[in-house]
Amino acid sequence: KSHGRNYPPGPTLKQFGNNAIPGKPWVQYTELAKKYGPIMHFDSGGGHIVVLSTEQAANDLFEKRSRLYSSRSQNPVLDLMGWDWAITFLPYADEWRAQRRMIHQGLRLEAIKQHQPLQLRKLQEILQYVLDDPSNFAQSYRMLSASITMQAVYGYTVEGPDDRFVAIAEEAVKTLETAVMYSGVLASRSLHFLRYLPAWFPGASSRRMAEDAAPVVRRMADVPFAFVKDQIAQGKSSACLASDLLESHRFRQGTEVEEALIKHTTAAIYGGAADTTTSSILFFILAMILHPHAAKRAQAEIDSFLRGVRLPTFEDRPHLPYIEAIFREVLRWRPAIPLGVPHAVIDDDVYEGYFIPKGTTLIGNIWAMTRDNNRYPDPETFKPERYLDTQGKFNGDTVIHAWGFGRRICPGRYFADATVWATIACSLAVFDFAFAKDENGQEIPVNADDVTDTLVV
Ligand code: HEM
Repeated sequence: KSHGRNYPPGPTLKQFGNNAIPGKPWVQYTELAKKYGPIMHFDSGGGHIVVLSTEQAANDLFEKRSRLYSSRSQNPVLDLMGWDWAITFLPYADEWRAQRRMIHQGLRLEAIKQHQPLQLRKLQEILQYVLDDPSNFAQSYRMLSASITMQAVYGYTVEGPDDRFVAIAEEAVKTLETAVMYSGVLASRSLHFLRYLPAWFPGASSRRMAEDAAPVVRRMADVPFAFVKDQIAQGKSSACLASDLLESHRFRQGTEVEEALIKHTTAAIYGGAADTTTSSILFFILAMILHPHAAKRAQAEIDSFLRGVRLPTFEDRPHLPYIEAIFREVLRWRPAIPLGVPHAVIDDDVYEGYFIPKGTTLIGNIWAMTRDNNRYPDPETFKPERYLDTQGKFNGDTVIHAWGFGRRICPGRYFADATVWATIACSLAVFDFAFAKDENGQEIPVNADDVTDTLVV
């Protein structure tokens, strides 16, 4: 109890500070939840934080009370950087709703088939890059999400690893790391525990750094959008989400406000898609290197079904249960954003007898949910078989915590699902995975725990 308010249990800031060691906050929160329970509270000094560690608690609040729990905390650093237009950081209000609707138009389940030929075509190009230069595999796979997204959203064909548009977008996305460092609202993977505390007002140097980022962030939205408009003006526009939105009925008037909305929505899609998809693909490769028996079993499944005649396609998906299981296990074993993107509650609330004040930042600890021992026995082990029934068929467990929660659940999830699945299936069909060797022919070891900090992002 604090000031007569029955907040959920949790450490005091002092205890927190003493225990904080540089590391992975998602692991630390998961450990703390064993002591304090699935609804854990602490006062960061700048605001209340509640960490939800079970699917039940996340469902109860983010799904069942979504009217209250779908906002985002204010972040002055992100605002200074000029990220205040991006859907991911918008409060639960009209601007967010309008952007969400547009993304839904292009990326909802029923619309997703139209992107499949593009996804497979780009994937084949990338597999060729990997084949030509296996030592550069990470960079090639990194290009995959960028080139699929740029094509689908802007009708723009990425030229290669040094592509200008990709460089602009990547430079902007990088500024988010600075934002995390100085405020902590985002859940990035490699940053220090205490940086997750909410915004303290930035001092002079961080303010300057944030302001320097603003033109970079603006370019990310402006440059590719200008390209689409130019293509349309020249009568050369290829089908893409931006041109669909520009031409669609509701936006024909072409007012500045409507255009800005489309520009911002399309830019945010790139931001949401790039690192998350790439991380998941690189974690898949890590899993295959560490678990060659799983790779062998997957390859046997593909060979016996396709007989080496062609690459897998989306129509084959129901016939490849072990690939399905690998896909799901990768997203469980290494969810790309282990603490999701924190939600904020817009009014005072009481849950399980605990008081949750208006404005509280709520972190859905995806890492903890994917480590639920009852649901996923031996959770740290990469074990695709957990998604199969006794006959070796997919067991129908479609829950993927990695997408986040409620009305904020990742709107790109069907798109990401298709890209990551196809990459897994096609890569297994054509490659073997092994440890890299040093100059003496010795395998270079990979640490599956450290990799969260070093492999990606
Ligand atoms: C494996 C890949 C991906 C993962 C694991 C992932 C995960 C997430 C998570 C955890 C959130 C926050 C959900 C919440 O607030 O509870 C999110 C939001 C978002 N994602 Fe994804 N994502 C992935 C790929 C994509 C792709 C491919 C796109 C676009 C094509 C995308 C677009 C977005 C957007 C726009 C948001 C913000 C939604 C909002 O705030 O309302 N994501 N994603």
